[in-house]
Amino acid sequence: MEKLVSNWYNVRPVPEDCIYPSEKRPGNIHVPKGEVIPVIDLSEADKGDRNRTLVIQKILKAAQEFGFFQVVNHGVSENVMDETTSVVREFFQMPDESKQHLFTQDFSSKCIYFTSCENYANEKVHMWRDFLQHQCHPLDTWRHFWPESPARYRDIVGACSVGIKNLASRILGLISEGLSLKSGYFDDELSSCMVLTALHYPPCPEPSLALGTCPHDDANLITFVLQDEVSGLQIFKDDQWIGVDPIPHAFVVNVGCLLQVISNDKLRSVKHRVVTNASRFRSSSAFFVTASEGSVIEPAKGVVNEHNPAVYRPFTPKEFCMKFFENDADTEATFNHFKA
Ligand SMILES: O=C(O)CCC(=O)C(=O)O
Ligand SMILES: [Fe+2]
Repeated sequence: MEKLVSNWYNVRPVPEDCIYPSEKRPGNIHVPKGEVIPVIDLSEADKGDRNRTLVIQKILKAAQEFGFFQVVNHGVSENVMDETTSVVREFFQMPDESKQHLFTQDFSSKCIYFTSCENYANEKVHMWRDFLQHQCHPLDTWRHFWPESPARYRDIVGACSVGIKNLASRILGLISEGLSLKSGYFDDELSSCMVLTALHYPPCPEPSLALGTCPHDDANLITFVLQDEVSGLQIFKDDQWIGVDPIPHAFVVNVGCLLQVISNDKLRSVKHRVVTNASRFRSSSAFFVTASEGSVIEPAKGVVNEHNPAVYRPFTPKEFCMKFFENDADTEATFNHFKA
């Protein structure tokens, strides 16, 4: 467990294997206050057809321009959100002895406590983060693999998972309406899986050299991030990094690669990263909603026509993930492989 960042993060200088090459380094971690990621009040969608249409337009515009938006008044209880953040934090703060049985490099495990990412053994530079990862939908199938302590972990993360899965169906429903797809398009196997990666980012003595999460796109359908009050998440837009400022009780929602494909490039998966900071721990819980391994992903028939031909050929999420991994998470190369 000595690999865990939590066990050595106070060292100086920063270890060589956590220093990114100059072109990938964050340098100045403070980004200019410029564009702001759209914040969408989801309760407006229940206030009549006109308001619902406006919300759909806002979601589509944000998903096209930023690949990201934040949602407030989304129906997931504030108490469940606060408790999830606090129980996740508690998990990472428990002594090693209580978590040792979950620490593994075997990525076929049902519950994984590890550091950096799956590619640890082969990656050139390690990320400044530890994480806990497990499936969370359907709850009854996966819950018994989750940590038993803190004692309230399963109840709280269970409640949060159910809330987010419902929220995901609602947002995907609005997106399918906005794209003129048939109602329920994303239900069933296109959104039947959900994985939680709970992330713990210890402070870093040299934030300009290391990264909490290196620049990447999400390879799933759509992601919901519950971040605490410490900033660090940034997206890359128009050649610059923009901060995703923490808003109390908001979820950050981002378009994954599969949703980009299904929308035939109308909605965009956007590169993002997490910078570290010198004094504070940051924690976030990323819920990755995605399609079942064997389902077929392709530009939806409803978005393709003679003026807008399919950009991608059909493939399975399993093929996509394998290619993504093979390409060292290079999204462009992976997308190119699946071009029609
Ligand atoms: O920590 C965060 O806020 C986001 C992490 C992330 O982008 C990811 O794990 O895919
Ligand atoms: Fe991500």
